[in-house]
Amino acid sequence: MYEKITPPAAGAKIAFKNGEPIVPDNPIIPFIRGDGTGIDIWPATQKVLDAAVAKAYKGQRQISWFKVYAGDEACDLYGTYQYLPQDTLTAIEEYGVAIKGPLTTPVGGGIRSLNVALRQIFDLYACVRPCRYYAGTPSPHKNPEKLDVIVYRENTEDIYLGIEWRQGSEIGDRLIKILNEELIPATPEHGKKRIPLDSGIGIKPISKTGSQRLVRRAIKHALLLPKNKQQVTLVHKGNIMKYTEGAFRDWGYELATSEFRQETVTEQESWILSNKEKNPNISLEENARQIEPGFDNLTPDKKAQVVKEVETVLNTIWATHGDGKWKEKVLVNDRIADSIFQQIQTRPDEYSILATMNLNGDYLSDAAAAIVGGLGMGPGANIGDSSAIFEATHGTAPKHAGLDRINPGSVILSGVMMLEFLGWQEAADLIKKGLSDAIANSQVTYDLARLLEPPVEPLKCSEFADAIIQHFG
Ligand SMILES: NC(=O)C1=CN([C@@H]2O[C@H](COP(=O)(O)OP(=O)(O)OC[C@H]3O[C@@H](n4cnc5c(N)ncnc54)[C@H](OP(=O)(O)O)[C@@H]3O)[C@@H](O)[C@H]2O)C=CC1
Ligand SMILES: O=C(O)CCC(=O)C(=O)O
Ligand SMILES: [Mg+2]
Repeated sequence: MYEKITPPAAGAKIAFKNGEPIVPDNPIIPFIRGDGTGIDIWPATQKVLDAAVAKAYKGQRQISWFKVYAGDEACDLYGTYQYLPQDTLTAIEEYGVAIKGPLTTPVGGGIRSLNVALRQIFDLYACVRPCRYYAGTPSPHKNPEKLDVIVYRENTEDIYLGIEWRQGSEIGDRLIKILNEELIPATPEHGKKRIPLDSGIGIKPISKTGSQRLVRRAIKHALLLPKNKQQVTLVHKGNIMKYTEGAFRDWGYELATSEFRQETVTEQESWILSNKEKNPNISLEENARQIEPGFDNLTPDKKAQVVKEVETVLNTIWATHGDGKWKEKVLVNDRIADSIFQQIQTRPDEYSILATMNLNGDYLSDAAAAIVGGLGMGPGANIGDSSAIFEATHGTAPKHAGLDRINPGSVILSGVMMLEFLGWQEAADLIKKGLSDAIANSQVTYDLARLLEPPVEPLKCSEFADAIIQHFG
């Protein structure tokens, strides 16, 4: 079955039923060490995970690690250009849950991203990246503890589908010609716009199915959070990209108000309900005026439409959501992407789950990680209905590779997410405690040490792992 690797003799497979993992006490878990700093981070992570599982379950549970290959290490073993061997895909398919270090992607030409390929091959459509603050972590932000968000990033489509043509390529030029001469002129709203002839071309598909399955998972997650964090914000640039990013927003609201009608309230609905609660005799028109800026300047048709929306909301959900009941529901709102970047800095505590398309989520998860201490503190999970791969938000940080200095925190915390996904909460909690206490004790790697005042002598990557284990208690 495998060409160059052998699964561990002991251990059993994790199965999936209705999207949930069924976990034996000795699961076999494939891991990819990763390129660049993967060489430092992975051994540190494995040591911490094993120590936590051993302490929490005293031999009743343990992970059987299965080393699989991708990136540079795979080429060394399998040969030139064998960046993602079939063995690796077979192992992840068979064992369901895997964890990985970062993998290099060249800019401009060369191979396409192996990280993205894994997400697409296994249809890991939700990239879940929590950004929360651990006490004592130095941050460029004044109140980093106020940020506690989870970026829920659509992980399979958008420009990451990689459908693009180089400037000057035969197909690219043909496409531009067809667009300029046939398709754009046939769409009156485009007027005299034309694509410059020396353009590269990329395609940005955003599907209803892809958007809604991501938002569905985000809402289900929100329902498990404490009441004050039960909120999903749809992040988009729909003012500019109306039929892709704007559609993502509309499909998100559509899903929330159909599949989760009893559990959710949209921000606009909350305003309408609250207007009526404050003034039970408020007219539909006055209610519409209060929720729609510039209502009085709208055309009669548009005014009638807003009034109709108010009427529909009151008719359909007043009984179930009115009289303050909406405050117990998951709040679904939306924010334009550029605005959310400043909102997470200026009003961090007003946000919880940020549901995004692929590119926006990529940017936003690095930015949010920076607020709570940097990329060394940014874990993540790629989740599908029949498999999951855990990995940090950051990349291979090549300038730090092999120096035993990089912060392993984000891959260790990705391991914590994996343990929680397996239902091994006791082991996950030990690591969170160990990491919190090490940081609070100023036992940190270079990235955090340089921000601390007064500065402290940094720990090595491997020493930080040891410090976490010592602080298990
Ligand atoms: N999922 C994946 O595997 C990903 C892979 N990549 C790939 O990684 C390669 C390098 O990308 P690059 O743009 O340099 O981005 P990286 O995320 O690899 O690194 C950028 C900077 O972030 C900081 N950083 C990264 N990781 C850590 C960490 N563990 N602890 C502390 N600080 C950290 C370092 O900053 P400083 O030097 O200031 O301390 C580093 O120089 C590219 O090929 C890219 O495609 C990128 C993202 C994700
Ligand atoms: O695959 C890559 O090289 C980059 C991916 C990335 O930036 C991410 O997933 O956040
Ligand atoms: Mg990224």
